[in-house]
Amino acid sequence: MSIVESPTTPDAASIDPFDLEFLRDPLPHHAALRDAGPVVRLEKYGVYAMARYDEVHAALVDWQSFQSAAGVGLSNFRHEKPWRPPSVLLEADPPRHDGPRAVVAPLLTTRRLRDLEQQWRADAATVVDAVLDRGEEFDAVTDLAEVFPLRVFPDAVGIGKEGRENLLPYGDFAFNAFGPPNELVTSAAPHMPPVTEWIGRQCLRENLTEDGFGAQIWAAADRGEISPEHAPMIVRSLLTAGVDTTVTGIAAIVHALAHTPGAVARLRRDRSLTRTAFEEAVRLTSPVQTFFRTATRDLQVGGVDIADGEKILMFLGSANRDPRRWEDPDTFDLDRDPSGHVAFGMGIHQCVGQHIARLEAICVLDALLDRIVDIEPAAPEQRHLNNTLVGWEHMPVRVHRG
Ligand code: HEM
Ligand SMILES: C=Cc1ccc(C(=O)O)cc1
Repeated sequence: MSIVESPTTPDAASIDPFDLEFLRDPLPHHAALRDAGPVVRLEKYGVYAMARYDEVHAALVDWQSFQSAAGVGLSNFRHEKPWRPPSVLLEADPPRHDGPRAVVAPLLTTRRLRDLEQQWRADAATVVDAVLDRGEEFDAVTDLAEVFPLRVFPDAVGIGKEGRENLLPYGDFAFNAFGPPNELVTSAAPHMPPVTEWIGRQCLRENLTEDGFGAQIWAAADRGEISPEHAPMIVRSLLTAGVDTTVTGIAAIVHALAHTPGAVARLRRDRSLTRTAFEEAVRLTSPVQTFFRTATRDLQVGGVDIADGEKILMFLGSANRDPRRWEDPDTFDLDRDPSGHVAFGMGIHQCVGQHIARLEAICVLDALLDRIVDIEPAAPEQRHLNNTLVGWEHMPVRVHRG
């Protein structure tokens, strides 16, 4: 069976989405992939790339044809051993996925987070005050975006106080591990055993406080809603997905405000826009840029044949800037309706922690809007490179207190 190649610009098929130069500045490569066709076969890895909104959205909502259980990274669990036991959420399809999802989703709804909101708003005020007390210039990443999630989220899960410095490196490695074993993986791997061991210990019932998300997951096991061996796995999911992503989520809204003159003033005049501002920020800078799926049967997408078992790379970040779906896609536009973006995925695996992410970002954003009248870049920013996530190492900004 010949694989009919989609009409592709000569360079699109040779794109390496895990090359450090690509990761440093993905936008031109996304445009080349989108323009090359609805599906492009990437020669280096022998996988299919979908960079347009329509194809990414269609794959996300069709878990029967595009499965997660063979892994959502480059590694194909049908033939390869995963680096860690597969997630019972992210790397599972129905029916295996159903129980864990039904347990964790109700814990993380906006209604359930209301009790957290008051505390998180106070924490955000404390963190922002401490930053601004040191002056009008600061690093939005190391002084703010990395500080707030680590202050509020581990306590919400209910893990111990010791060793929390392992959370960011663990998440960074896990997101790198969705890609090929490039230097981002091989340079970190030797340091991971004690980190992975620490993460595993935090998921055990005896190491969790009785009032956090972790304890509530174990209580669901006591009620027979999930098997006991799945309880620590679900806690592990929260610790893997819930930190590095929100750091970029917060950094993304600060970045958008600093690079959009008038945005702070607009939001100070109309606080009802803060939720839209966060959604638009993660549309523009999708913290999770890519995920794979595996074809469960011989498929044809956009005229391209994809055989059963083949890996498909969905470019979420590119789909969120596809001019076929978004007008003036590269602009942060508070008058846009960003709903439908795929920064949190779509369908049965859509981010179960999105309300946590949203609440964290809104708390920080409101604390800033209460205290500043403007923000601007203070020096060039520095990207953080990861096979799956976008983010920054440093983002120097200058604020005006009014
Ligand atoms: C800005 C922050 C975040 C972004 C951009 C993000 C993005 C995503 C995306 C794209 C997916 C879909 C994965 C797929 O379709 O294969 C997902 C799933 C998931 N996220 Fe998030 N996430 C964020 C924050 C969080 C937080 C704070 C938590 C934990 C409280 C979390 C926990 C999860 C879990 C457990 C899944 C798997 C859900 C399932 O497979 O049913 N995420 N996230
Ligand atoms: C969106 C990222 C993500 C990473 C890991 C997991 C998991 O370990 O279940 C879930 C979501």
